[in-house]
Amino acid sequence: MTPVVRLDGVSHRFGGPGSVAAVTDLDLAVPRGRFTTLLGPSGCGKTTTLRMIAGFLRPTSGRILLEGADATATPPEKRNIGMVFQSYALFPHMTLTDNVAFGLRSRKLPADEVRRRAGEALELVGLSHAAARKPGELSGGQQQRVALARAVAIRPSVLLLDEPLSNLDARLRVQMRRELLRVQRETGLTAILVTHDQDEALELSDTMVILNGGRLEQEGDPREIFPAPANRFVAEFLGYDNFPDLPETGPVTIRPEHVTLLADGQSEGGDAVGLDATVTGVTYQGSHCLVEVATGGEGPGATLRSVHPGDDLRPGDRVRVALPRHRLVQLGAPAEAGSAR
Ligand SMILES: Nc1ncnc2c1ncn2[C@@H]1O[C@H](COP(=O)(O)OP(=O)(O)OP(=O)(O)O)[C@@H](O)[C@H]1O
Repeated sequence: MTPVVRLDGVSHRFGGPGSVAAVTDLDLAVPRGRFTTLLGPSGCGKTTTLRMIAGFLRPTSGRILLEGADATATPPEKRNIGMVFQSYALFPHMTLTDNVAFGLRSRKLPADEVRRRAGEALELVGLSHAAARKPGELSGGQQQRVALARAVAIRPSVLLLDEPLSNLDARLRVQMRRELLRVQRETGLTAILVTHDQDEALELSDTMVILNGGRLEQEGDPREIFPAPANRFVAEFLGYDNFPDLPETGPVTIRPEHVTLLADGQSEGGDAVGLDATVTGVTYQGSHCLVEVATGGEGPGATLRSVHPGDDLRPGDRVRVALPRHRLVQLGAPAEAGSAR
Protein backbone atom coordinates (compact mmCIF):
# COMPACT_ATOMS: atom_id res chain seq x y z
CA MET A 1 0.00 0.00 0.00
CA THR A 2 1.27 3.49 -0.84
CA PRO A 3 2.31 5.27 2.34
CA VAL A 4 0.23 8.38 3.04
CA VAL A 5 3.39 10.36 3.70
CA ARG A 6 6.85 9.49 2.45
CA LEU A 7 10.06 11.34 3.16
CA ASP A 8 12.80 10.58 0.74
CA GLY A 9 16.27 11.65 1.92
CA VAL A 10 14.86 14.80 3.48
CA SER A 11 17.20 17.34 5.08
CA HIS A 12 16.61 20.80 6.46
CA ARG A 13 19.23 23.36 7.37
CA PHE A 14 18.27 26.63 9.00
CA GLY A 15 19.95 29.86 7.95
CA GLY A 16 21.67 28.79 4.74
CA PRO A 17 24.70 26.58 4.15
CA GLY A 18 27.07 26.03 7.03
CA SER A 19 24.42 26.60 9.74
CA VAL A 20 22.16 24.36 11.85
CA ALA A 21 21.33 20.94 10.36
CA ALA A 22 17.92 20.38 11.96
CA VAL A 23 17.09 17.23 9.97
CA THR A 24 19.54 15.12 8.00
CA ASP A 25 18.80 12.59 5.27
CA LEU A 26 15.56 11.32 6.75
CA ASP A 27 13.68 8.46 5.05
CA LEU A 28 10.25 7.73 6.42
CA ALA A 29 7.14 5.92 5.22
CA VAL A 30 3.98 6.66 7.21
CA PRO A 31 1.42 3.85 6.82
CA ARG A 32 -2.26 4.59 6.22
CA GLY A 33 -4.68 4.56 9.13
CA ARG A 34 -1.95 4.09 11.74
CA PHE A 35 -0.58 6.17 14.58
CA THR A 36 3.04 7.21 14.05
CA THR A 37 4.99 9.18 16.64
CA LEU A 38 8.15 11.21 16.16
CA LEU A 39 9.98 10.91 19.45
CA GLY A 40 13.21 12.39 20.74
CA PRO A 41 14.77 14.96 23.05
CA SER A 42 14.48 18.71 22.60
CA GLY A 43 16.18 19.89 19.41
CA CYS A 44 16.24 16.48 17.70
CA GLY A 45 14.27 17.78 14.70
CA LYS A 46 10.74 16.53 15.42
CA THR A 47 8.94 19.82 14.87
CA THR A 48 11.02 20.65 11.81
CA THR A 49 10.03 17.28 10.31
CA LEU A 50 6.35 17.89 11.07
CA ARG A 51 6.48 21.41 9.63
CA MET A 52 8.01 20.07 6.43
CA ILE A 53 5.21 17.50 6.14
CA ALA A 54 2.67 20.30 6.71
CA GLY A 55 4.38 22.47 4.09
CA PHE A 56 5.33 25.36 6.39
CA LEU A 57 9.01 24.62 5.74
CA ARG A 58 10.65 23.47 2.52
CA PRO A 59 13.30 20.73 2.72
CA THR A 60 16.78 21.93 1.82
CA SER A 61 17.12 18.65 -0.05
CA GLY A 62 15.09 15.47 -0.56
CA ARG A 63 11.44 14.89 -1.48
CA ILE A 64 8.13 14.71 0.36
CA LEU A 65 5.42 12.54 -1.18
CA LEU A 66 1.78 12.75 -0.10
CA GLU A 67 -0.48 9.93 -1.27
CA GLY A 68 2.34 8.86 -3.58
CA ALA A 69 2.63 12.22 -5.39
CA ASP A 70 5.56 14.63 -5.06
CA ALA A 71 4.34 17.44 -2.79
CA THR A 72 7.72 18.95 -1.93
CA ALA A 73 6.69 22.31 -3.39
CA THR A 74 2.94 22.13 -2.61
CA PRO A 75 1.79 24.98 -0.31
CA PRO A 76 0.22 23.99 3.05
CA GLU A 77 -3.36 24.92 2.09
CA LYS A 78 -3.26 22.47 -0.82
CA ARG A 79 -2.05 19.51 1.25
CA ASN A 80 -5.31 18.46 2.97
CA ILE A 81 -3.63 18.25 6.33
CA GLY A 82 -5.24 18.67 9.76
CA MET A 83 -3.10 20.14 12.53
CA VAL A 84 -3.34 20.31 16.29
CA PHE A 85 -0.78 22.42 18.17
CA GLN A 86 0.33 22.66 21.77
CA SER A 87 -1.43 26.03 21.97
CA TYR A 88 -5.01 25.29 21.00
CA ALA A 89 -5.11 28.16 18.47
CA LEU A 90 -8.91 28.55 18.67
CA PHE A 91 -10.79 31.72 17.79
CA PRO A 92 -11.87 33.13 21.18
CA HIS A 93 -14.83 35.14 19.88
CA MET A 94 -16.41 32.22 17.99
CA THR A 95 -18.63 29.43 19.33
CA LEU A 96 -17.26 25.89 19.31
CA THR A 97 -19.41 25.08 16.29
CA ASP A 98 -18.02 28.06 14.38
CA ASN A 99 -14.46 27.17 15.39
CA VAL A 100 -14.90 23.66 14.06
CA ALA A 101 -16.81 24.86 10.99
CA PHE A 102 -14.14 27.39 10.04
CA GLY A 103 -12.00 25.05 7.95
CA LEU A 104 -15.10 23.55 6.32
CA ARG A 105 -16.47 26.95 5.31
CA SER A 106 -13.13 27.97 3.82
CA ARG A 107 -13.42 24.83 1.67
CA LYS A 108 -16.65 26.23 0.29
CA LEU A 109 -18.80 23.28 1.38
CA PRO A 110 -22.60 23.78 1.39
CA ALA A 111 -23.96 25.27 4.65
CA ASP A 112 -25.95 22.20 5.72
CA GLU A 113 -22.94 19.93 5.21
CA VAL A 114 -20.75 22.33 7.21
CA ARG A 115 -23.29 22.21 10.06
CA ARG A 116 -23.61 18.43 9.93
CA ARG A 117 -19.86 17.77 9.85
CA ALA A 118 -19.10 20.30 12.61
CA GLY A 119 -21.80 18.64 14.74
CA GLU A 120 -20.38 15.17 14.09
CA ALA A 121 -16.85 16.29 14.93
CA LEU A 122 -17.96 17.86 18.23
CA GLU A 123 -19.88 14.70 19.04
CA LEU A 124 -16.80 12.61 18.32
CA VAL A 125 -14.87 14.50 21.04
CA GLY A 126 -17.83 14.52 23.47
CA LEU A 127 -18.59 18.25 23.29
CA SER A 128 -21.95 18.38 21.53
CA HIS A 129 -23.55 19.79 24.66
CA ALA A 130 -21.19 22.80 24.60
CA ALA A 131 -21.50 23.61 20.88
CA ALA A 132 -22.81 27.13 21.49
CA ARG A 133 -20.17 28.04 24.06
CA LYS A 134 -16.92 29.92 23.45
CA PRO A 135 -13.40 28.52 24.04
CA GLY A 136 -12.77 30.80 27.05
CA GLU A 137 -15.54 28.98 28.95
CA LEU A 138 -13.78 25.62 28.60
CA SER A 139 -10.93 23.85 30.40
CA GLY A 140 -7.59 23.29 28.64
CA GLY A 141 -8.46 19.65 27.92
CA GLN A 142 -11.83 20.64 26.45
CA GLN A 143 -10.21 23.32 24.28
CA GLN A 144 -7.78 20.74 22.96
CA ARG A 145 -10.73 18.50 22.09
CA VAL A 146 -12.21 21.37 20.06
CA ALA A 147 -8.90 21.80 18.23
CA LEU A 148 -8.94 18.06 17.53
CA ALA A 149 -12.56 18.22 16.30
CA ARG A 150 -11.63 21.10 13.99
CA ALA A 151 -8.69 19.16 12.52
CA VAL A 152 -10.72 15.97 12.07
CA ALA A 153 -13.78 17.71 10.55
CA ILE A 154 -11.99 18.47 7.28
CA ARG A 155 -11.28 14.73 6.85
CA PRO A 156 -7.57 15.31 6.31
CA SER A 157 -5.44 12.73 4.60
CA VAL A 158 -3.09 13.08 7.55
CA LEU A 159 -3.56 14.48 11.04
CA LEU A 160 -0.44 16.21 12.41
CA LEU A 161 -0.24 16.60 16.18
CA ASP A 162 2.53 18.83 17.55
CA GLU A 163 2.93 18.08 21.27
CA PRO A 164 -0.84 18.54 21.70
CA LEU A 165 -0.89 17.36 25.30
CA SER A 166 2.11 19.26 26.72
CA ASN A 167 0.04 22.11 28.14
CA LEU A 168 -2.20 19.81 30.15
CA ASP A 169 -1.55 18.66 33.71
CA ALA A 170 -0.27 15.12 34.20
CA ARG A 171 -3.61 13.43 34.94
CA LEU A 172 -5.46 15.11 32.12
CA ARG A 173 -2.60 14.31 29.76
CA VAL A 174 -3.06 10.60 30.42
CA GLN A 175 -6.84 10.87 29.89
CA MET A 176 -6.36 12.83 26.69
CA ARG A 177 -3.95 10.20 25.33
CA ARG A 178 -6.77 7.65 25.49
CA GLU A 179 -9.09 10.15 23.88
CA LEU A 180 -6.65 10.84 21.03
CA LEU A 181 -6.21 7.15 20.38
CA ARG A 182 -9.97 6.54 20.44
CA VAL A 183 -10.59 9.37 17.94
CA GLN A 184 -7.82 8.10 15.66
CA ARG A 185 -9.16 4.54 15.80
CA GLU A 186 -12.80 5.60 15.25
CA THR A 187 -11.97 7.86 12.30
CA GLY A 188 -9.29 5.58 10.85
CA LEU A 189 -7.19 8.70 10.17
CA THR A 190 -3.45 8.55 9.60
CA ALA A 191 -1.90 10.42 12.53
CA ILE A 192 1.63 11.70 13.15
CA LEU A 193 2.32 12.90 16.68
CA VAL A 194 5.40 14.79 17.83
CA THR A 195 6.34 14.17 21.44
CA HIS A 196 9.33 14.04 23.77
CA ASP A 197 7.42 11.83 26.21
CA GLN A 198 8.36 8.13 25.95
CA ASP A 199 5.27 6.96 27.82
CA GLU A 200 3.02 8.86 25.46
CA ALA A 201 4.81 7.38 22.44
CA LEU A 202 4.75 3.84 23.85
CA GLU A 203 1.03 4.05 24.54
CA LEU A 204 -0.07 5.65 21.28
CA SER A 205 2.27 4.42 18.57
CA ASP A 206 1.71 1.79 15.97
CA THR A 207 5.08 3.01 14.72
CA MET A 208 7.58 4.90 16.83
CA VAL A 209 10.28 6.94 15.09
CA ILE A 210 13.15 7.92 17.37
CA LEU A 211 15.22 10.91 16.28
CA ASN A 212 18.49 12.25 17.61
CA GLY A 213 20.36 15.27 16.26
CA GLY A 214 18.14 15.31 13.17
CA ARG A 215 18.81 11.67 12.30
CA LEU A 216 16.75 8.53 12.57
CA GLU A 217 18.03 6.28 15.37
CA GLN A 218 15.37 3.55 15.34
CA GLU A 219 11.92 3.00 13.92
CA GLY A 220 9.25 0.36 14.48
CA ASP A 221 6.54 -1.10 16.66
CA PRO A 222 7.11 0.02 20.27
CA ARG A 223 6.68 -3.59 21.39
CA GLU A 224 9.73 -4.47 19.32
CA ILE A 225 11.81 -1.38 20.07
CA PHE A 226 11.32 -1.29 23.84
CA PRO A 227 12.82 -4.72 24.60
CA ALA A 228 15.55 -4.29 21.98
CA PRO A 229 16.84 -0.72 21.69
CA ALA A 230 19.33 -0.58 18.81
CA ASN A 231 21.94 1.54 20.52
CA ARG A 232 22.85 3.40 23.66
CA PHE A 233 21.03 6.59 22.73
CA VAL A 234 17.70 4.78 22.26
CA ALA A 235 18.29 2.68 25.37
CA GLU A 236 18.97 5.74 27.55
CA PHE A 237 16.00 7.54 26.09
CA LEU A 238 13.77 4.59 26.99
CA GLY A 239 15.08 4.50 30.56
CA TYR A 240 17.55 1.63 30.46
CA ASP A 241 19.99 3.42 32.76
CA ASN A 242 22.56 0.59 33.13
CA PHE A 243 25.47 0.04 30.76
CA PRO A 244 27.65 -2.50 32.53
CA ASP A 245 31.17 -3.03 31.34
CA LEU A 246 31.30 -6.79 30.83
CA PRO A 247 34.35 -7.97 28.93
CA GLU A 248 32.60 -11.14 27.73
CA THR A 249 29.55 -9.45 26.15
CA GLY A 250 30.56 -6.21 24.42
CA PRO A 251 28.23 -3.19 24.78
CA VAL A 252 25.04 -4.21 26.60
CA THR A 253 22.30 -2.61 28.64
CA ILE A 254 19.83 -3.84 31.23
CA ARG A 255 16.81 -2.23 32.89
CA PRO A 256 17.07 -1.40 36.63
CA GLU A 257 14.08 -3.68 37.36
CA HIS A 258 16.06 -6.65 36.01
CA VAL A 259 19.12 -6.06 38.19
CA THR A 260 18.94 -8.10 41.39
CA LEU A 261 20.93 -7.30 44.51
CA LEU A 262 21.88 -10.24 46.73
CA ALA A 263 23.30 -10.09 50.23
CA ASP A 264 27.10 -10.33 50.31
CA GLY A 265 28.07 -13.99 50.11
CA GLN A 266 24.94 -15.13 48.23
CA SER A 267 25.48 -16.53 44.76
CA GLU A 268 23.81 -15.34 41.56
CA GLY A 269 23.42 -18.80 39.99
CA GLY A 270 24.56 -19.97 36.56
CA ASP A 271 22.14 -17.92 34.43
CA ALA A 272 23.40 -14.54 35.63
CA VAL A 273 26.57 -12.49 35.47
CA GLY A 274 27.63 -11.73 39.06
CA LEU A 275 29.57 -8.68 40.25
CA ASP A 276 30.72 -7.57 43.68
CA ALA A 277 29.58 -4.05 44.51
CA THR A 278 29.09 -1.44 47.22
CA VAL A 279 25.84 0.45 47.72
CA THR A 280 26.40 4.17 47.05
CA GLY A 281 22.84 5.50 47.18
CA VAL A 282 19.30 4.48 48.16
CA THR A 283 16.22 6.40 47.03
CA TYR A 284 12.95 5.41 48.70
CA GLN A 285 10.11 5.25 46.16
CA GLY A 286 7.23 3.73 48.11
CA SER A 287 6.72 0.32 46.53
CA HIS A 288 10.49 -0.17 46.10
CA CYS A 289 13.87 1.51 46.49
CA LEU A 290 16.11 2.61 43.67
CA VAL A 291 19.56 1.46 44.74
CA GLU A 292 22.77 2.67 43.14
CA VAL A 293 25.88 0.52 43.45
CA ALA A 294 29.53 0.89 42.48
CA THR A 295 31.08 -2.25 41.02
CA GLY A 296 34.63 -1.20 41.78
CA GLY A 297 35.68 -0.66 38.17
CA GLU A 298 36.15 2.68 36.46
CA GLY A 299 34.10 4.60 33.91
CA PRO A 300 30.36 4.97 33.36
CA GLY A 301 29.75 1.19 33.37
CA ALA A 302 30.93 0.97 36.96
CA THR A 303 27.70 2.41 38.41
CA LEU A 304 24.56 0.28 38.21
CA ARG A 305 20.98 0.91 39.35
CA SER A 306 18.56 -1.64 40.66
CA VAL A 307 14.87 -1.53 41.47
CA HIS A 308 15.08 -3.28 44.83
CA PRO A 309 11.91 -4.56 46.51
CA GLY A 310 12.98 -3.93 50.13
CA ASP A 311 14.26 -0.96 52.14
CA ASP A 312 17.01 -3.02 53.78
CA LEU A 313 20.11 -1.59 52.09
CA ARG A 314 22.19 1.42 53.11
CA PRO A 315 25.19 3.20 51.54
CA GLY A 316 28.37 1.27 52.30
CA ASP A 317 26.68 -2.17 52.32
CA ARG A 318 28.47 -4.84 50.30
CA VAL A 319 26.22 -6.67 47.84
CA ARG A 320 26.40 -9.14 44.99
CA VAL A 321 24.84 -7.83 41.76
CA ALA A 322 23.12 -10.41 39.52
CA LEU A 323 22.54 -9.54 35.86
CA PRO A 324 20.41 -12.31 34.28
CA ARG A 325 21.95 -13.10 30.90
CA HIS A 326 18.60 -13.29 29.13
CA ARG A 327 17.87 -9.70 30.22
CA LEU A 328 21.06 -8.26 28.75
CA VAL A 329 20.33 -6.33 25.56
CA GLN A 330 23.12 -6.15 23.01
CA LEU A 331 23.71 -2.63 21.67
CA GLY A 332 24.89 -1.44 18.26
CA ALA A 333 26.52 1.83 17.24
CA PRO A 334 24.52 5.08 17.17
CA ALA A 335 23.09 6.54 13.92
CA GLU A 336 26.05 8.90 13.38
CA ALA A 337 28.20 5.84 12.84
CA GLY A 338 25.72 4.81 10.17
CA SER A 339 24.71 1.37 11.43
CA ALA A 340 21.70 1.79 13.69
CA ARG A 341 18.76 1.50 11.31
N1 LIG B 1 13.73 28.91 13.01
C1 LIG B 1 14.88 28.33 13.33
N2 LIG B 1 16.06 28.93 13.05
C2 LIG B 1 17.25 28.34 13.34
N3 LIG B 1 17.36 27.12 13.94
C3 LIG B 1 16.23 26.48 14.25
C4 LIG B 1 14.93 27.05 13.97
N4 LIG B 1 13.99 26.16 14.39
C5 LIG B 1 14.66 25.10 14.92
N5 LIG B 1 16.00 25.30 14.83
C6 LIG B 1 17.04 24.34 15.27
O1 LIG B 1 16.85 23.12 14.58
C7 LIG B 1 17.06 22.02 15.45
C8 LIG B 1 15.80 21.14 15.49
O2 LIG B 1 14.74 21.90 16.05
P1 LIG B 1 13.27 21.32 16.22
O3 LIG B 1 12.41 22.45 16.74
O4 LIG B 1 12.84 20.64 14.99
O5 LIG B 1 13.48 20.25 17.37
P2 LIG B 1 12.42 19.52 18.29
O6 LIG B 1 12.88 18.12 18.36
O7 LIG B 1 11.04 19.76 17.79
O8 LIG B 1 12.65 20.25 19.68
P3 LIG B 1 11.57 20.72 20.78
O9 LIG B 1 11.04 19.46 21.40
O10 LIG B 1 12.43 21.51 21.72
O11 LIG B 1 10.55 21.52 20.06
C9 LIG B 1 17.47 22.59 16.79
O12 LIG B 1 18.87 22.60 16.85
C10 LIG B 1 16.92 24.00 16.74
O13 LIG B 1 17.69 24.86 17.53
